[in-house]
Amino acid sequence: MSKILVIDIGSTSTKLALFLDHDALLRESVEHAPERLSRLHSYDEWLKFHDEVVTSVLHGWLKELDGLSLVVSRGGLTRPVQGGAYYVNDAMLRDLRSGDYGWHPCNIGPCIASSIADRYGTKAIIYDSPVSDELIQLARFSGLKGMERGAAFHVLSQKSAGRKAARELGVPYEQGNFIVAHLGGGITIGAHEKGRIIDGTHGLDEGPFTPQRTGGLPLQGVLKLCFSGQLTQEELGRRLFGQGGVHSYLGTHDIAAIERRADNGDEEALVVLKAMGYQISKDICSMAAVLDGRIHAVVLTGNLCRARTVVTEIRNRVRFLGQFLIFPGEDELESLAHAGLRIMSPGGESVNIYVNK
Ligand SMILES: Nc1ncnc2c1ncn2[C@@H]1O[C@H](COP(=O)(O)OP(=O)(O)OP(=O)(O)O)[C@@H](O)[C@H]1O
Ligand SMILES: CCCC(=O)O
Repeated sequence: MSKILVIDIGSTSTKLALFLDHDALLRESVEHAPERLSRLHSYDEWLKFHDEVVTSVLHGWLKELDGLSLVVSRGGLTRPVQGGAYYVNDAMLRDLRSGDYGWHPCNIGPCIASSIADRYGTKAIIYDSPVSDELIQLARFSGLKGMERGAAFHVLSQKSAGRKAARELGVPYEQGNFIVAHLGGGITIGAHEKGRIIDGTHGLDEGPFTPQRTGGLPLQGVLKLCFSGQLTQEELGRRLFGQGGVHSYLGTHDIAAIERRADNGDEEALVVLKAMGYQISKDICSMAAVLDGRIHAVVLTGNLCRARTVVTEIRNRVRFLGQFLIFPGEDELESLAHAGLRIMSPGGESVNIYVNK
């Protein structure tokens, strides 16, 4: 029997589970208060914060962790890689810590996974990294020579939702075309063609505004902000990626609370939620062009799918595209655990070695 610990550090939460083969024996999801996250600055501060969260959860699981076989973490922002499994090694940890390929709280997960694996005398891996790059050539053009577009998506969540939609429609995922939007603290929207994400909105650089991030912005405004002399690069990064989007308009990324405000007649709260749905809809429609209009379904997933106002706005605007499926929440923990199982099975999936550029 395989005992696999799974770690998924997202932008607003830390999720953990201990799997015995296919089944989750223990599971915990810890939501983080926006005010707490806004006090974290350096990689080490983020690491200390998440390490304490993970340690306190695992403290209650000590007996069950005995005989741990493998630790599987969601990957972080490294150089582009292929899909599938990679060992967490020093080269990967160096790139995640440096932030050379971008900063996201998921950069912390592999580091914590690696130290737990060391403690239990086993290995740590990541699977289907957010920077798994399957983009087609045309998708790589940004419009400025020397600045190439890249992949940074909720790959695990999007592919798992794409597979669920395919099952529901009776189409093999590897033969279908789907537009999949992961709606969470971050939002990414991918064009899935025959099992590959051939284009999509980059989680940090582009796309709709999210509970915490600005998404794409008017360029002239950004230029002015950069050279205003009022903000350091770190402060600007924080404003765009941690305190942007809904947070910048309403001072919080707690969307359930904002929906309650909207339900109680707060017009400002309502219009911000609708505007987020409006922007998501525009990017969903742009992926229809990527797929030449040949789509089996538009699929929504992630915890933000529980926001009725946002989902209604999207449904009304994109339903002309055809089938519209919603899978609230995400299956990232299951996807990681099942990948670990495939790797541990005799003659199973192989694990790649990450190397620096
Ligand atoms: N019941 C709910 N109603 C409305 N919104 C909700 C609900 N539950 C969670 N959310 C919102 O969903 C978002 C978090 O989604 P999710 O847990 O999928 O993201 P995450 O894993 O923290 O971040 P990411 O995966 O983007 O890095 C938050 O903005 C939260 O306010
Ligand atoms: C970087 C991919 C994940 C996210 O956008 O949150």
